[in-house]
Amino acid sequence: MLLHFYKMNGAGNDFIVVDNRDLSLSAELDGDTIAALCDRHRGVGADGLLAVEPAENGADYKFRYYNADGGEAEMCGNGARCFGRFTAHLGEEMAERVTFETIAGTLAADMVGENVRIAMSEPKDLKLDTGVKIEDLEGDLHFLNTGVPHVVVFVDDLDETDVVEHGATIRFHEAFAPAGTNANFAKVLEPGHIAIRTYERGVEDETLACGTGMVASALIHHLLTGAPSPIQVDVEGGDTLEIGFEKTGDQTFTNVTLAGPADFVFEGEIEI
Ligand SMILES: N[C@@H](CCC[C@H](N)C(=O)O)C(=O)O
Repeated sequence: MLLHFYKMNGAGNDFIVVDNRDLSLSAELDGDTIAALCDRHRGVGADGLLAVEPAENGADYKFRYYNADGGEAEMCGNGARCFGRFTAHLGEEMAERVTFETIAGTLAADMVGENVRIAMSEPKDLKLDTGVKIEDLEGDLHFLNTGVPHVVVFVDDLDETDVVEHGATIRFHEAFAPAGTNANFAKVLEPGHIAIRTYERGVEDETLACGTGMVASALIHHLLTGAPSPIQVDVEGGDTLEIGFEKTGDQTFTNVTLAGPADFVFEGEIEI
């Protein structure tokens, strides 16, 4: 069959987007097909695939996200902004806000000029200093699930950090099995402003940006230094995104938001 798709990116994290509101694509979009579509040499090429499906519990849509390896993930922050921008255009008039069900909970996307701001689910499973040590990597490994699992390590020299080697070691470390984890390497530029690089589970490589990783890194930066909301995060793709939050306790958060770009690139058709 011929698949109609859209290509979008959020801060350089790139996605194939398909409209599956009538569920006619569900049988076709198996893990192997998604991995073939995301292949950068033989397919469209992307870090993941987003599918728009009908909501089941009262939101506007259901959000499905698949990593480049074809496996489904609970959430994707940059993908959520692209999903928000895409679905905002599906009605007769452009919507200012859309809501969607993800495995990590129901989220909202607000169109804010050029940017999309996501109201994220409440982070969970925080562990400051997990005690896990990685050879040749200085710095404590902190853990936070911001929809998907993340390790955050603060380093002195982000450019010199071997993100792929250390990232893969952390991603497959037995301490985070069986789900595994994404791995973020962060540097404080000034209080309230950090830069990060991320190794993504399911892509098994460094990506140009990771939204849930930015949120995890910003919240851990706050917990370690007291830097107030909002926190600015620079990513490898060259953008700076903004993370907002409110505290509900010493180590608990609510009203966590992620604001940044979500851009259409092209649309096309491909035989699957
Ligand atoms: N790029 C994403 C995260 C996508 C899911 C992740 N690779 C996982 O499997 O946990 C983001 O922007 O948050």
